[in-house]
Amino acid sequence: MEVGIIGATGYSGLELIRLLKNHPQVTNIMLYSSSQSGETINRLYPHLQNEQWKPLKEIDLNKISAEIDVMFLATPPGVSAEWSGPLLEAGLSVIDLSGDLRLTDRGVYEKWYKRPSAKEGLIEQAIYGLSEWNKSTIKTAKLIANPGCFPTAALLALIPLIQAGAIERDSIVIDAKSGTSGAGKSPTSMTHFSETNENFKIYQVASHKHTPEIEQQLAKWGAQPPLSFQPHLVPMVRGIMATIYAKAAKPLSNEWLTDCYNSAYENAPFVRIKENGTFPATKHVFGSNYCDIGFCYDERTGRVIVASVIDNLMKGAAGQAVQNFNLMHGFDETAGLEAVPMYP
Ligand SMILES: NC(=O)C1=CN([C@@H]2O[C@H](COP(=O)(O)OP(=O)(O)OC[C@H]3O[C@@H](n4cnc5c(N)ncnc54)[C@H](OP(=O)(O)O)[C@@H]3O)[C@@H](O)[C@H]2O)C=CC1
Ligand SMILES: CC(=O)N[C@@H](CCC(=O)OP(=O)(O)O)C(=O)O
Repeated sequence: MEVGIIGATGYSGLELIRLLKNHPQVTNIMLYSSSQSGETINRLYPHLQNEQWKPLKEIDLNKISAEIDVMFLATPPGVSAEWSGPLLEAGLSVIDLSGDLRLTDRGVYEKWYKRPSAKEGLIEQAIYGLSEWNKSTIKTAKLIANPGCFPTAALLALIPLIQAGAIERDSIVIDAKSGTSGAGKSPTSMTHFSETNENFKIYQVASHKHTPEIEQQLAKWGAQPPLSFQPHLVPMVRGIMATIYAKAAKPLSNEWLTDCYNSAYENAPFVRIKENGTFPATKHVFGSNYCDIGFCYDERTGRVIVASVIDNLMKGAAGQAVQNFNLMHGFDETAGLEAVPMYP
């Protein structure tokens, strides 16, 4: 299968290159750039030095449709709103890593992203690509809205509890931390070394765009918005931890929680449930497509505490995009994603 990446020179695009290069069913990868066509990716990024790459191509719809079958869009907000429609009309499947097509209500998108939403009709065609929970619709999809990094960590932890009626549906607090690669390759006053090293910051207080995405998805399982979602920036490059607190709807136990999570994810190759009251750390999933989940019922407060970790560039972006690519095309769900985490 021949695939393309728009945004190949960004952090998620580079991660897609790393994964698709080793994918058994991918025969050709075309790289497109809006700003550096003619350059070669291995000159821009020396870690790819030994690979043979054709020059980055300009984004020309007439040529693209003859070159590839599937396009990954690893681009900032606004790009897939513009390009997904024409790419679909040209007969390609599209996997969009941005947030452009995740929110079904255009007004909600415009409020939280502070920019015009994609055209009516396009969003309706997009399937939300949370691989573990939307498998049957992903399998027949032509257009995937790949979930955000924080929503992936939060939803995988929360859906089993909500589905089982285990928590008060209006009591959810998601306290999340991310490494700096979540902000992409362009340095800013928020992310540059002097600002992040030996520092720990709260940001976008009560206003992060992933809040409505998490609320929209959890509402499908019966949760009641609003919920509290709060991100923080920590001095590491990769990784997300979402620590989640919710009031139990009935007396629970750690054994009950273990059964609940194990049965929800018994057929999920990338979700690993922690045992015996142990908890995950971001290094347990570094460079891999795993989401590790640990939990505890705090009898004293009647709250459930869940910790969910992912690598933001993998399960939070490129890894889940490849998992969805596999599901869409009937490939083994783990194809190209078998690497175990790097440690330490
Ligand atoms: N980083 C992360 O952990 C995650 C990111 N995402 C989402 O994935 C998308 C990409 O993120 P990330 O890789 O971090 O971003 P980066 O900023 O690292 O890279 C984005 C790339 O998009 C390309 N681009 C910029 N403007 C345009 C344009 N107008 N038209 C076409 N291409 C353009 C650029 O490549 P060029 O100049 O060569 O065209 C650039 O390299 C974003 O929407 C992000 O929110 C989702 C989950 C996690
Ligand atoms: C550390 C950091 O800045 N992380 C980014 C991650 C969000 C992201 O990648 O957003 P979409 O996938 O929804 O576009 C942020 O908080 O905005």
